[in-house]
Amino acid sequence: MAAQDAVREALRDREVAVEQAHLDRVYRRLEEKIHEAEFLVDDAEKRGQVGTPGALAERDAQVFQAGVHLNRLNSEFEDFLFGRIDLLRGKDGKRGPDGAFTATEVAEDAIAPDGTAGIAETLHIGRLGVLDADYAPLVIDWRAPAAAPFYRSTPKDPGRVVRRRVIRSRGRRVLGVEDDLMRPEVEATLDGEDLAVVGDGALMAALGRARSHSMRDIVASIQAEQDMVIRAPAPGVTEVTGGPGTGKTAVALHRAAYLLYQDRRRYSGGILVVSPTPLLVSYTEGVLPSLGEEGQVAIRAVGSLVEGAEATTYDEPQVARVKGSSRMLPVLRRAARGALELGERVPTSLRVVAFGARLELDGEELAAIRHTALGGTAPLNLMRPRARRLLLDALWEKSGRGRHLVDPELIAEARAAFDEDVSGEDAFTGFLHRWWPVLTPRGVLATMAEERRLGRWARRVLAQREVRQLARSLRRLDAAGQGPLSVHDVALLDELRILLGTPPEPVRPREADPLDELTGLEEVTTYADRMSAGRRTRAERREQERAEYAHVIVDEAQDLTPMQWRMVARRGTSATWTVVGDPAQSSWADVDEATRARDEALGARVRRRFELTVNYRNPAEIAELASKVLRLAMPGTRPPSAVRSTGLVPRFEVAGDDLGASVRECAARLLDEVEGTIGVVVAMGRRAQAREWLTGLGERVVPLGSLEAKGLEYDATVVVSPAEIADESPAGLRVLYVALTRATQRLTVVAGVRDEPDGGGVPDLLRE
Ligand SMILES: Nc1ncnc2c1ncn2[C@@H]1O[C@H](COP(=O)(O)OP(=O)(O)OP(=O)(O)O)[C@@H](O)[C@H]1O
Repeated sequence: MAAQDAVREALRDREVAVEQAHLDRVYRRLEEKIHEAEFLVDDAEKRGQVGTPGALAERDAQVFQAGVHLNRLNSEFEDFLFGRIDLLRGKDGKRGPDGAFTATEVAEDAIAPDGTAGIAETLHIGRLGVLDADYAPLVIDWRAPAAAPFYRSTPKDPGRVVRRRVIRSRGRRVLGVEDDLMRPEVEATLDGEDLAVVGDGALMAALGRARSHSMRDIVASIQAEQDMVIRAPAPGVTEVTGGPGTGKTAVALHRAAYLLYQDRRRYSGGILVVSPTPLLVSYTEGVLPSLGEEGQVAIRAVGSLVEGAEATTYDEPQVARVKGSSRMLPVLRRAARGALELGERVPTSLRVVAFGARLELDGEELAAIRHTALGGTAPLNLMRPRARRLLLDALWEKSGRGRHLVDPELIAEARAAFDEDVSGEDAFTGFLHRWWPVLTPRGVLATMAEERRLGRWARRVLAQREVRQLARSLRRLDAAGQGPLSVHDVALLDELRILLGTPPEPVRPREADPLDELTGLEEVTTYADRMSAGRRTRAERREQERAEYAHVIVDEAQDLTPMQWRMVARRGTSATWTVVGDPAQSSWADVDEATRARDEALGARVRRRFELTVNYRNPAEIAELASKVLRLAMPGTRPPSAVRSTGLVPRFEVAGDDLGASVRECAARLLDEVEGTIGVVVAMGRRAQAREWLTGLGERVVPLGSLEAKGLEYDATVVVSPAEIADESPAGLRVLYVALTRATQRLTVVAGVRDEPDGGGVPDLLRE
């Protein structure tokens, strides 16, 4: 046995040395490229901005490329090079732009009748493509077509791949290699030697690692079914479903990086990733920079999609259900119009002096004018000029000045002078300001906090009880609508923004940029801009100003309410879409209503559907427990199959009189049992309490409300009182399913009184 181990170790060391030699070559080449880039940047600085615009633009484009390269190369990638495939000879001898052979099928005579074959091509896969001085590929970018077999090849359908190798490195040092043999039946040789096979597969090694507070990229171990989604063609809608832990979020983010690689020009229009919570945003934010992509992808929580509105609170389930429903549409429409007539300061008559004569419009006349002005579909703030015009018409009529004139030119002149005279008067402008005020979304939302008024606006749409709850929830806001917003308020604000319209702002002149014409890339400005520290803030500002994106990715799409679908749809009216989700994890009660809203948002775009079927997060023991809840929550739904098992069955604890103490004890114990993070999931109503229970346990322990746990994962989780979580909302069982599927290693369930635990502490809901 020992001798066998020694042989294996020697083989491993030899193969690590082989990869180290390659990595050294890659770094030597990168250094050369860095020197070239530095030289270009230096040279450009010395020469300053002299030359014709055309020459400047050309030089700028070169320096830009060099600068981008430099930045990316200098940012230390932990595993710049992570993969390798050894391939049989293909059907034809054609090479693609990355220098690799393009054939996917094996040449008929590549394998000799006795089963032996020579490796015809070896490709190394990494985060960026690198060519050697003779344009031969040293590293293939993971997104390039030539890299696809690294992800797609399986023993069942190997293509040209004989051996797939994952290379683990840190900085410039290769630490290890893990091989998968795709064609075990072929006796392959490389440079006359047998092809070595090392380790027991890279995926398991990746899955077993401890979790931190941020997600890692999966670029070295993307699986074939995931790769199909990542590289799916862009047009229309790519819809992905899959159970917990199947990699939907990971795949969505890698797809963003792939789309940028594949068509940077198009997607420089921006990619928006909509995420359910700020926690999930910060958990996933690091993935794209680790793939060398940032700046063009905005990851936003659904409660932060409207500029200047950052949701900090959650509504109670029954209020959330009202606010998210499309029944809010007529209510908001009426509220927007109704808000025009609110307040003690709305004048009931208009008195002005025109050319020395006193003119007056009384309440009735004003009401009629308002009625006419409102007879259109334009946003309210944009109807203001029309209302002003109608007021002037009425005053002109009253003044009688046009009556004894016949010549149309004279009438027009007199009218223009009249309008100028009246509208210059403080009495008129002051009146207009109060009678047709510029409304803000927040201001209108705040007016809905008054129950009687809201009741009027919501007549025949909302029940009295719903009106009461909705009005009460909006009392967090002051009269101007300032105050803490809930996640669901934000979609209402966005709807009001459209109903009210933004009064036109003066147009800001845009900076002249010769490169815009040359490359069509908006982010490329002048050399000085690009290399200056101000570049990032400019990019950020531009991104904030962006109202529309070229591609929209919706994560946890099952949770979007109808009102949220409308809000997201506005940001991608001409975008292509990727929508990922799992109906079984939906925390939204009215599934049919949400489906209709989603169909409306996605419109007639072509849809491409994919399903992910393997759970990479939960060990089989945890997945099995969770599937009991799945059966209750969504009978008939097949859970994804867990890819590994740890032998650690979930633990059940019955809380004593002091629930907090029991939970704290469980969390403390887990601190010794796992290396990484511990999530403690409680019902939303217990969030504040949970924070107190866990104070002092350190950063590795995170208290979470059940809705906040969406999309996240921890080495270990404590799920506190399943019954409380399930009873908290109409979608409670699905929310519980989410809570039970967050752990990568260990799960402890703490049962409270409501859980009716059996002798083994197993809550009623989790028994067969
Ligand atoms: N091919 C892979 N190689 C290594 N790890 C993977 C792979 N696919 C997924 N994972 C890991 O599995 C975990 C779950 O992935 P992810 O969060 O993307 O799943 P999800 O489908 O979005 O889950 P949920 O629906 O529960 O939010 C993550 O830790 C991810 O890194």
